[in-house]
Amino acid sequence: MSEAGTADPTRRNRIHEVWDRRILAERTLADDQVAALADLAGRVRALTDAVVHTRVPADEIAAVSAEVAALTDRLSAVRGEAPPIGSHDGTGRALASPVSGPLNPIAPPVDIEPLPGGGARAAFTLGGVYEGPPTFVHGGVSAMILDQLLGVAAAANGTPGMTATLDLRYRRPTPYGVRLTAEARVARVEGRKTWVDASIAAPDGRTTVEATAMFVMPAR
Ligand SMILES: CCCCCCCCCC(=O)SCCNC(=O)CCNC(=O)[C@H](O)C(C)(C)COP(=O)(O)OP(=O)(O)OC[C@H]1O[C@@H](n2cnc3c(N)ncnc32)[C@H](O)[C@@H]1OP(=O)(O)O
Repeated sequence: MSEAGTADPTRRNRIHEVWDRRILAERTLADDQVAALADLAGRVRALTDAVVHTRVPADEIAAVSAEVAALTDRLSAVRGEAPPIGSHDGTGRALASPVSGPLNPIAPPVDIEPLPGGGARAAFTLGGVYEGPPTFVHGGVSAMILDQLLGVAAAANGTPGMTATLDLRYRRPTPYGVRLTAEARVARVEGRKTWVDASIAAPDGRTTVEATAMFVMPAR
């Protein structure tokens, strides 16, 4: 494509529209694929949990490992260039989000509900797969969940953006294997910047982690 060919902004916009449609088409799955992959992702989550907790002998681990390699080959027979995109159920939950994506086996997944007027809440239970200090959730996992929750709240406020800053205050260790709750609320908006506060609470209602993030809507 020549420089002269893209100098015309109308033509450039048309080229981008064609590319956007191609990328979207390549990353969009059929409904039956989404349902089947959600089921598969759940089973892979269970497999991951079994991997970190198993105590079977080494030869049995090796046999399972060979079977998993064969399954990976079968799935890789037809590969997309990137993960699928799109909203799963209208809640802003991206299909392959590493935090809330039902199709992503590394996502817990956390079910995040956007709240009108710039908020979001979530309830979730993390397993031993997410252990950091013994019997407690890894701090980076809490940060990841809060980043997503804060981002959904900013989007629910009509002021989405990229995370520019994320401040965390770890007040108490976060337990796993129990139901945790989290909430986020937009604190203020200035131009392209949105500040959001959030926290995670243990079942006794006590806050374990607090976070504040600033989201910036990119200039471009
Ligand atoms: C429903 C969907 C929900 C989805 C939820 C998703 C949640 C997950 C979100 C993420 O994980 S995002 C990935 C992690 N973040 C990034 O990778 C961001 C990388 N940085 C950038 O892309 C850009 O630096 C950024 C968009 C943040 C800003 O670029 P711009 O070129 O638009 O900003 P610019 O430099 O014009 O600055 C605008 C203002 O913001 C300020 N600013 C920008 N970046 C900042 C920063 N990092 N810290 C503090 N201030 C910052 C900057 O000083 C300035 O302030 P003033 O207007 O007062 O002068």
